[in-house]
Amino acid sequence: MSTIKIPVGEKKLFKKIYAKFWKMNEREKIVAPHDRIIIGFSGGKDSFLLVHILSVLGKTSHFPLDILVVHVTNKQVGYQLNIEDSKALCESMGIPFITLESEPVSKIDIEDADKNTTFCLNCGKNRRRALLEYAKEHGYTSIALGHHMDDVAETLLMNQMFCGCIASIPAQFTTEKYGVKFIRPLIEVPVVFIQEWTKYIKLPRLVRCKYEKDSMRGEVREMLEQFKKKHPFIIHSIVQSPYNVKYEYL
Ligand SMILES: Nc1ncnc2c1ncn2[C@@H]1O[C@H](COP(=O)(O)OP(=O)(O)OP(=O)(O)O)[C@@H](O)[C@H]1O
Repeated sequence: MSTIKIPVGEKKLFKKIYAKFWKMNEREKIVAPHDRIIIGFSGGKDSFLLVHILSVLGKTSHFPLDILVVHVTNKQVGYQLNIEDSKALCESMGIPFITLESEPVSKIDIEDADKNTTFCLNCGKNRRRALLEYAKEHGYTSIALGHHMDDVAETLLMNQMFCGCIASIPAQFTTEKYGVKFIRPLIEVPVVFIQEWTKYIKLPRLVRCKYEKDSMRGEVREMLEQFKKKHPFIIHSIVQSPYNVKYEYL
């Protein structure tokens, strides 16, 4: 895969996306100069944008960063990434790329896969553990994930609908056990911007997880997609809701 050429129109859009990241970082301080960051790379559009944003930031003289891109494999779920293309893509941005293998999900959870819950949760947990262990062992301070604004809305709704609580995914969160921080630089970027920006970019070939569409997240995502067609503002509205609690009506 040759070095990526980003079309001019996309450069403008990238500036807009970057400004959203920068503004959020000014407020939340999730990334600081000299941080050592692992980027969790699935191979999809969000991961790719994340690599691009942090590579641009790390190249500015006042914000040196030590970045490593990591893809975690799991043979059970059938997602497959073209490793060579991904490596070439990251290296074209001046960032090293490695893969790690996650622990398999236990047999009981595989049997439970039809119920769509335990398997996905455990697969995600094992993936995060693989990233955390590597980060701790090699002295990385943070793990960056490509969740965006629509993921925040999705998670908020999922928790309300299936768990009876109000919780989502924060911009940063430090794990007590590992002392490593998860960061989400795209948390204030709506997915439509990412879809638009990656429309013209040839991403590495990726076979997605076979359980992805059937998960609860998949169901909530589909529902939101339907609503968004008619009411594009609902994502902003959902994301704002925890900051606007009307206690007198609870
Ligand atoms: N196999 C993996 N290895 C490393 N990190 C991963 C992997 N899968 C997901 N991640 C990280 O977790 C984030 C959220 O995962 P999720 O499966 O929800 O991806 P997504 O929303 O489809 O994003 P993407 O467009 O990057 O695939 C990704 O953006 C990425 O940072």
